[in-house]
Amino acid sequence: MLHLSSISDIRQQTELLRRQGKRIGFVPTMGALHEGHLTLVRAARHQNDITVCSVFVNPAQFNNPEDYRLYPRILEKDAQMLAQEGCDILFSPAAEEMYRQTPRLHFDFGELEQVMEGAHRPGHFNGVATVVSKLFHLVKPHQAFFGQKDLQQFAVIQQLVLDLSFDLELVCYPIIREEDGLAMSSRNRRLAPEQRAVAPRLYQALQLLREKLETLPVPAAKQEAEAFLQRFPQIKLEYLEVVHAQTLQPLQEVGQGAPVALCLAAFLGEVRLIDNLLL
Ligand SMILES: Nc1ncnc2c1ncn2[C@@H]1O[C@H](COP(=O)(O)OP(=O)(O)OP(=O)(O)O)[C@@H](O)[C@H]1O
Ligand SMILES: CC(C)(CO)[C@@H](O)C(=O)[O-]
Ligand code: BAL
Repeated sequence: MLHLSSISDIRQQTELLRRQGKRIGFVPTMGALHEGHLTLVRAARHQNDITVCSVFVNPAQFNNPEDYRLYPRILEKDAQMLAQEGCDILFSPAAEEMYRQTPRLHFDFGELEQVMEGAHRPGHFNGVATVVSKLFHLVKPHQAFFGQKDLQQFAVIQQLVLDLSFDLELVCYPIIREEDGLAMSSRNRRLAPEQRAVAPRLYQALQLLREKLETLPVPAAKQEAEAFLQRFPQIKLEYLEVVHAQTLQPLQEVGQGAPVALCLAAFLGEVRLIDNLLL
């Protein structure tokens, strides 16, 4: 596996590969890789000639400096795992390389970014759109792979690709979970044992909400799921929403043919986790 960290090197490599007619599959990540990421890498490999994975903890998308400082960074282990999976190129630039000056781009994703992650993490999607645009320019992928765990991020990136006419296909993969149901996430590494023990309750709350929506109106079903989570004092729910799975706007009722997503964000101590369930 080729391990590159400079913009000029990745640009040169992908230009060469494109000239050779190779299809490039790309998996952007922030590292501390787990089975969720590796599933995306396998899918990229399966459908392309060359697989590129980036590992970059993007300062521009963190609204909380402590979250950025404490984000797990285990690049050598990541590189080993990627090599084992048959990834061809790892791109892991330093922040100073990616941002030779403070980024000044301003994106407007309208109502898509006014709810959930966008509402609770000011500037987050601007930072995501900035780095993903830069990465797409550098890697020049035919296909780019993302996880459903970041459902709103995927919707924002779909909008970005349309708005900037990126010539690539976006692929969204289902959420990979631990055996007890907890959605895999790099931030799970930061959970203390007692927080890890209670973390599967988040997915259970989404499952309960799904069940309650079969018989109750949205507000009453949400109340039941919120009451369930209140039984666990380590969990501080930030939001629990029933939304349209594409527009991400809150739904007052379900069962009208619209695709539905149940989404939540919660703190366990200082660690903020998200999860969702598509109906
Ligand atoms: N459990 C999972 N199943 C499927 N895809 C996932 C999963 N976790 C992350 N991904 C996807 O992997 C890509 C890289 O995500 P990222 O590196 O932020 O990992 P992460 O585990 O989501 O970390 P965190 O949520 O702690 O930031 C994203 O497209 C994300 O949606
Ligand atoms: C897409 C991404 C790699 C951009 O930094 C990040 O938001 C992520 O890991 O989901
Ligand atoms: N996986 C989403 C990246 C973030 O939380 O910043």
